[in-house]
Amino acid sequence: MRAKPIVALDFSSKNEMVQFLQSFEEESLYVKVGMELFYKEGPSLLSYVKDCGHEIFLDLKLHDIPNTVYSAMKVLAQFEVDMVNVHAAGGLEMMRAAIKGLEEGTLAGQKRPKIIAVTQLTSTSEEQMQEEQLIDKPLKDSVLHYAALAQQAGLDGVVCSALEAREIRNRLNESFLRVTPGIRLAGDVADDQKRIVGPREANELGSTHIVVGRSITKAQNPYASYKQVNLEWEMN
Ligand SMILES: O=C(O)c1cc(=O)[nH]c(=O)n1[C@@H]1O[C@H](COP(=O)(O)O)[C@@H](O)[C@H]1O
Repeated sequence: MRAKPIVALDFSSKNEMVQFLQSFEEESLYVKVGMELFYKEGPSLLSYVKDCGHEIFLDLKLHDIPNTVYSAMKVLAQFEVDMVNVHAAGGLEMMRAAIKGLEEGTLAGQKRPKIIAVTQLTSTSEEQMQEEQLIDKPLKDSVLHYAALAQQAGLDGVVCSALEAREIRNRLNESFLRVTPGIRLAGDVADDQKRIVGPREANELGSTHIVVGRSITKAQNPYASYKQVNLEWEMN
């Protein structure tokens, strides 16, 4: 069965988030809690979201020296979320340390959260990458390289744009997750995203998960937009 679209809860407070989730009382969602909400509200917010019956991707994008990431992951493991992430640019040793921390921190009888690595942010264009990161290659090569590194480290998958999903699936194994933000419904503005794709196209291109924020959260009718995303994502 196809994974539910992951709804990015990019709100500035718990109150705003609660208001948003009220329209989804009958649904069990897969949501993403990112830095803004987590830094504002802390871990208790995660318990609230779990008690509502939703799955959680805790998106804190760790990127630091291996020992710091190891220790931080040990703490994150105790929140019993479903997925966490790091930046692949932190390197092989850092990604291995992240898994070690996660495994050691996971409470007995609990499942270790999935762990994925951000390759090149979907807000990065090829020109930006080449000029600002001094990577003298096509963006796709950089994404594929990071994906291979993440797999070598033992991670469960990567965050990339749907535009790179098919090649990752072909080069690595089918079960390696391809979690793709930068999703927009037709007619929605790109905002700060550079590599954007529609839900149906993401499905055709081989995403295993899509992450959708503003196309749902800023819509006039977020519930209707969620249903539209779901419909398109589940086509084919
Ligand atoms: O790790 C992420 O979730 C992430 C990685 C990435 O490359 N691009 C990206 O947009 N995201 C997140 O996905 C969400 C996308 O939001 P929208 O652009 O509003 O749909 C945001 O919460 C971002 O933090």
